[in-house]
Order: sequence, then C-alpha cells, then structure tokens
Amino acid sequence: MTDLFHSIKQVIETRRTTKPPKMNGQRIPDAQVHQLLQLADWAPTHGHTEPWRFIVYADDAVKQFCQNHAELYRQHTPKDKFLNDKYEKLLHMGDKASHVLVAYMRRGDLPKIPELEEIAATSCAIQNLLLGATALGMASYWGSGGMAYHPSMKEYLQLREQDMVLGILYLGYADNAAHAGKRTVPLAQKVTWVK
Ligand SMILES: Cc1cc2nc3c(=O)[nH]c(=O)nc-3n(C[C@H](O)[C@H](O)[C@H](O)COP(=O)(O)O)c2cc1C
Repeated sequence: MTDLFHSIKQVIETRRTTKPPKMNGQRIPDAQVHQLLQLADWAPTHGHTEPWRFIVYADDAVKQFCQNHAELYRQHTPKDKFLNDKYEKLLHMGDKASHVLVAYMRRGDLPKIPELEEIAATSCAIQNLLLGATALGMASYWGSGGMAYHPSMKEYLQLREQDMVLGILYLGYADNAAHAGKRTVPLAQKVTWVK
C-alpha cells in the first residue's frame, strides 16, 4: 500500500457525521473553508459544466441563515403540521457550528449533460469538501432536513427553477470523537465482480 493510498483511506474511513449540536462553537478560519472549497472544485465533471455551487454563511450570517430557515418552515407548514420542536431545532441548528454552506447544483447550459450527472458531480464536490474537513480535524454534517428541498428555499436563495439544493453543510469542531462508523449492508452485497 502506498503512503498516498494509506492517507486517503484513513481520511475516507474516518469521515463521520457530527450533528451540529455536538460541535463546540470554535471558529474555523475562513481561509481553511476556502481551502475546502478549492478541493470541492476538483470534482469530476462531464462536459466541464462544473455545476457545484456553495453559498457560505460565516460569522453572524450563520445565525441569520438558521433564523431564516426556521421561518421558512413556519411560513410554509400548515398550522396542523407545524411542530414547535422542529422550528426550534432549525433555529438553533447552527449555534455551535462555525460555517454553514448551502451546496447546490447549478444546471449547466449543455443539454446533452443529463441532470443526473450534474447532481452526481455536485455530490462528488461535496464529498471532496467533507473529506478535506476531516483531514483538517473538523467536524461536519451534510443535512437535507428542514426546508432544504422545499421550493421556498430555492426562492430564498434566488436559485433558478432548474437548479437544485443538494444539502446544507455544517462545519465546526467537536470536543468528542464522532460516533463509530457503521455500514449495515455488507460490501459483498453491493458489488458484482464479473470475470
Ligand atoms: C444526501 C444526504 C443527505 C443527508 N441528510 C441528512 C439529514 O437530513 N439528517 C441526518 O441526520 N443526516 C443526514 N445525512 C447524513 C447521514 O445521516 C450520515 O451520512 C449517515 O448516518 C452515515 O453516517 P456517516 O456520515 O458518519 O458515515 C445525509 C447524508 C447524505 C449523503
């Protein structure tokens, strides 16, 4: 095994989801977030549409985003379905995070590239970013809850109809190690070798 393989294996295997409430409020320097975005930018891309886009919320904007997210939930949830606990959860989701990034797919102008591939490329960019965060000792969370996929979120972010939010990423640090990773479906069931 080469050193390079060993390093990337370690990063991939130790990347774990840390829910934002388990973060410790310590701030990540913006320059490091920028470095993660540079990693994201090296995702594979069919036709060089490079569809990944990130809106980065830092400093006071983190709280503002969470407030707006919670308000979107309030405004677009029928009264009989509205859960105050969920509102509060969204409102406080970023309290202990450092940065919040909305990751979205910006549909390119090449009709021969299917939407599926734009989503796939953006997902690769997100994974690059999360792996970089792991390598820098950060805690991270890729969330799709709340209003992430709701049309009102797109409107709030001023995205176009054909664009797509793929997740809300929370970055920070944590005092305690994340939960142990687990995979419940054996790899052998996910792979078919043909010889
Ligand atoms: C597209 C996507 C959306 C996700 N959305 C959520 C979410 O809304 N809530 C949540 O708790 N975890 C979410 N996750 C994180 C998964 O829960 C997490 O990856 C899974 O539990 C495996 O844990 P690990 O990331 O530590 O390997 C999401 C992951 C992906 C890839």
